[in-house]
Amino acid sequence: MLEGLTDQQRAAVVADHHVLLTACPGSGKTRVLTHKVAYELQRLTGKKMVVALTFTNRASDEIKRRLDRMDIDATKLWTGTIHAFCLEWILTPYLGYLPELKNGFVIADEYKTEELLSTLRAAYDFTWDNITTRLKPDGSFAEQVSKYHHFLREYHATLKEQGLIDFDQLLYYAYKLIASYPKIARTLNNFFQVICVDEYQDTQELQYEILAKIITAKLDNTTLFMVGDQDQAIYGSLGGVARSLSDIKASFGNIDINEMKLSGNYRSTQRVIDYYRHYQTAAIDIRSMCAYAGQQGQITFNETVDKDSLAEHIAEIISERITAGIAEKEICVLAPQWWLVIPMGRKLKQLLPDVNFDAIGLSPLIKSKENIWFKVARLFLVDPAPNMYFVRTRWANELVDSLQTMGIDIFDSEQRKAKKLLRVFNLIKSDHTVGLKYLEDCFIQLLAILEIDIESNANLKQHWTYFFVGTQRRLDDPQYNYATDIQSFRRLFRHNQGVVVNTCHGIKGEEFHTVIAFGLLQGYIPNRNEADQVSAAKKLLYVICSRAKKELHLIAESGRMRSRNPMFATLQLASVRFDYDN
Ligand SMILES: Nc1ncnc2c1ncn2[C@@H]1O[C@H](COP(=O)(O)OP(=O)(O)OP(=O)(O)O)[C@@H](O)[C@H]1O
Repeated sequence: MLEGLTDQQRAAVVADHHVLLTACPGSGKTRVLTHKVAYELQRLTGKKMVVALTFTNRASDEIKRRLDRMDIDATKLWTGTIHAFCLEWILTPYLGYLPELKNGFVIADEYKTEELLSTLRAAYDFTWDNITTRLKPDGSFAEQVSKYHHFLREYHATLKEQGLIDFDQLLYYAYKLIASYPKIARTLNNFFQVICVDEYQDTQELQYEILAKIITAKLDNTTLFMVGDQDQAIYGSLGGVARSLSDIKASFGNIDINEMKLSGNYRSTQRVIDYYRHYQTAAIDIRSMCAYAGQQGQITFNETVDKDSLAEHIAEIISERITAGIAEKEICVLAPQWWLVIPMGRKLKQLLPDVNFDAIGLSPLIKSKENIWFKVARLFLVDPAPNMYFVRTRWANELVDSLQTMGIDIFDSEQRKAKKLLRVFNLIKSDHTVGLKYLEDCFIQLLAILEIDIESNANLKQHWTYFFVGTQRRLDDPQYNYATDIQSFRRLFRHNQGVVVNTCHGIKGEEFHTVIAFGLLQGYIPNRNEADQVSAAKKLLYVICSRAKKELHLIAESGRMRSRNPMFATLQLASVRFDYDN
């Protein structure tokens, strides 16, 4: 299992103390983290488990896929985002202790919170104001400008009225529980052999506090393994705090944490590295160790393409790269803001109908992966093909666990529940051709076979309403123009296939042969909320450019306006002197 790792990487994997592993992009931090998980899984004894906290759901899916490929039994692994962790391990099991939530709740996904916030913003005339919805450990607003507090109180009241909580409240309630009831932290500490944290530099204050409670509940029991890179801290505007080693030690009750390093880059050509080093905030030399280190590749910078012909321009680059033999999933189109990305994904799909896309916003299904009906839907929408066997088994296991946390124990106490459940899924058929009708029909059949009475489980019913009402609302929204047929629904779930179209935050930690980044404009990068504008711009450009293995196409399109003024390339990008290929 330790094969294919460098000495430095191997030392980190086998370390049996708390570790903070910091290193440059492409140096193998995620690879080390995956091997660490595999290594610890094989050493587990008793009922202990391994936890791997990732920044995105995509990243945790990738860890699971890599373990599948390494043929590692991952049943004792829990991996997901910190929000999902708090939900599953703290909020759901200890809900009874919180009078605010004990009657059940549904997590509002990003679409829903965005919808609520934009309606309220309009009512308050705050449409363009940057207001944070984060909460501090004591439950007060992290937002420092007091004129926004009334707005935030109304936002919380609206969520409450609809039986919802947002991601910030989820963290806060989890913290409140773990801080008020020490036995929760002790129980989790007993359960977990090691907690691995990817991208530690973007961890929020509340997240550090929650982890600290678990790690310090009983010393020398649960090991902390954090990996990241301070230069890639891009969540400042959303509360991420890239703490130094001494600050991290202090947050964890001054436990001993060893700092370990990796050197070399196994992802990019030296030319790509030399380019993105312009955006480093600490001058660290990075050497490419790839077999293709010396290749020229392509690095372009375009400031002239107009926003109205931008999609055609990007479609052309994609077609050329595919014709040159680059796999679709090795091409990534990204931008700093999700509202730039969603219409781009749609336009590219129209312009290149034969190309597969893995783009955010192409799916009308509610975005909350925590919604139990989302978990059911994906099992109905992905065919039981042999290459999907591991993935579907994992999904079925997750579903069994989620049902259990809702108090529903299927197939009594029998073993191999996931396998039995998959057999039930494979039996169910529907003739409906409209996607949402098809799902509803299948869900009803599933409930009948499993003998689950949805009317007697308020939480299950709440999730159902949220799933169908939310999805229908999006299907009805003319600005999206979603296809409603079942075949289109199925296409949305073709996992991990096609050209990726996403935000820079959504693909953190990933890598692609070709990266095409647009919207690199002053005003979008850096985000207005960032305290240190120069460093925030550099870090975002650093993250974007370091995703590329060989090709980088940077675009600061013309024709976009802000406050009636034309927008121009981000200053830190415009000021770089480089021998571009255009
Ligand atoms: N020892 C190694 N030998 C060969 N390839 C390696 C080695 N270590 C890492 N790689 C490869 O280098 C690439 C980058 O690794 P990885 O994604 O783990 O880097 P990272 O440090 O997490 O990067 P980032 O900070 O940008 O997320 C991957 O394709 C990985 O498989």
